[in-house]
Amino acid sequence: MSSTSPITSPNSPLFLTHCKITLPIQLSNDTVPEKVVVQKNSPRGVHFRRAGPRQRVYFEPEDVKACIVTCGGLCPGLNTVIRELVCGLSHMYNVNDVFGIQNGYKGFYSSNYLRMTPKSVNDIHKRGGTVLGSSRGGHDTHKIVDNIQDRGINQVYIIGGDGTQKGAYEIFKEIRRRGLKVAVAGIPKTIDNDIAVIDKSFGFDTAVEEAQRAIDAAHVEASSAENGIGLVKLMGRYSGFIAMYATLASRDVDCCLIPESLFYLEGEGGLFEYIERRLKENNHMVIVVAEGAGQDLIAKSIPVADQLDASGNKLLLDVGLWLTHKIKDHCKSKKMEMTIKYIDPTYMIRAIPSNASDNVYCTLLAHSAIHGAMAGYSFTVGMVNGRHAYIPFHRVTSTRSKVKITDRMWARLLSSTNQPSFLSKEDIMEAREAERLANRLPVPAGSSEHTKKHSASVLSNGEK
Ligand SMILES: Nc1ncnc2c1ncn2[C@@H]1O[C@H](COP(=O)(O)OP(=O)(O)OP(=O)(O)O)[C@@H](O)[C@H]1O
Ligand SMILES: O=P(O)(O)OC[C@H]1O[C@](O)(CO)[C@@H](O)[C@@H]1O
Ligand SMILES: [Mg+2]
Repeated sequence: MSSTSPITSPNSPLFLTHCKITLPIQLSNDTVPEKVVVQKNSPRGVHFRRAGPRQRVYFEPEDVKACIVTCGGLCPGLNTVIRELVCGLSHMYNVNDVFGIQNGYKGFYSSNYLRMTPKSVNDIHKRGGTVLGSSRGGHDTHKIVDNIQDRGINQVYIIGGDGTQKGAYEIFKEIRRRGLKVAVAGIPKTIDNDIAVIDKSFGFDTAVEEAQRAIDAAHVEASSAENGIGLVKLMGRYSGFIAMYATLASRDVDCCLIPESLFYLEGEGGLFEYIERRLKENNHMVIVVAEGAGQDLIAKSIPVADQLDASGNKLLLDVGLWLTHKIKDHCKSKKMEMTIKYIDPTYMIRAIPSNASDNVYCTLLAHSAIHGAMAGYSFTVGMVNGRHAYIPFHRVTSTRSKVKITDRMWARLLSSTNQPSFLSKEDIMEAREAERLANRLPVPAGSSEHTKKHSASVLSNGEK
């Protein structure tokens, strides 16, 4: 355990002189609120510890033995985070014992650890994928912690999505149970952007940008044909953030379908009716569909048993292909001439290197993770309302972030595409009520629930 004395000056923040670099100290009682928009008189809500260098550093640099692992699907920016962890540990804290775990969690107990130096990672941020390799499945908490213990590792940096963070939490609990002095730092990664609490996961911006190329191609194909339809499938297993943001960014999209918003094909207000109208008005249209959308509809028309991947995630049926056939069949039945081009850029949008803004984000996340681990904390790091924070594992693993179809972002999308909402008034009320209950918000004044409650309390007061 060590502490370093700060150099202070009256008009500047505290500074800490670790090793080679002078770092402004983060005051340990600074917090970041989970919610910045709150209702009058509502509770103060959850606050997280603000990330940054600490005045007291728990580990002596020469005692640190760190390791880095990447798990789950690929995402732009993985190599940037790896690079900045290795370089940041060395340049900021003079830590030089850093190892890479190969091919995800199973690499802790089934592969050799790779020694990593600033020189060996110098150029990796220019490449997509992960130089360490990744995998699904293979999380064996006991075997992993046995290996951490046997090899004397005392800082574990774990980069991955919601499943990976659950795994990190299990490792942390086992480490705590054994009383080991090991810091576990989770760095959330997933282009689906479905990790709870944090503003955005790294690689998301890059993925949305790359998706534009597929949408542009779909638009060119569609607008160059008579009654042309361009259909683009984007990633998003449970959450349609990529599809929503790619649609909003493009402005060429006429309809965006996501898992959170159930849709239907036939009848009034259905997708087919909208397609017919749009083709009549504009002679072409572009549809963006998130891979997790419409799975209930496909299951009804193609009954197949659920299949799971090695991590237990449900394998999805190809909504893009299914929708292409359904639209073709419908137009044929209506004797409508049309051309449909289906573009599936799924792996192209996640296999590329991160763009400039994601590169900066990855660097800052890696630095925040290093400062927290050096201070002896275990956490998931992330940006919360624009500030980096150390978030307890259970906060990010207990729920998943989803597009709120009653919120203003989805309303903006609907107004931008002019597509049907596929929702009745009752559906909207139900979704709002579910959201209110989930967030334990008061019944809004003027709502029928509020009026009912209010008159009930007036009545009971009157009876007294
Ligand atoms: N509940 C859990 N407990 C322990 N380990 C888990 C759990 N869920 C998943 N894991 C492990 O985490 C790793 C990654 O999980 P998964 O394949 O679900 O990807 P992910 O981290 O969610 O990333 P993404 O969904 O963005 O691709 C796997 O090795 C898996 O075994
Ligand atoms: O084919 P893989 O590698 O299992 O990854 C596919 C999944 O990974 C993700 O990108 C992230 O969870 C999903 O959108 C997608 O369903
Ligand atoms: Mg996941």
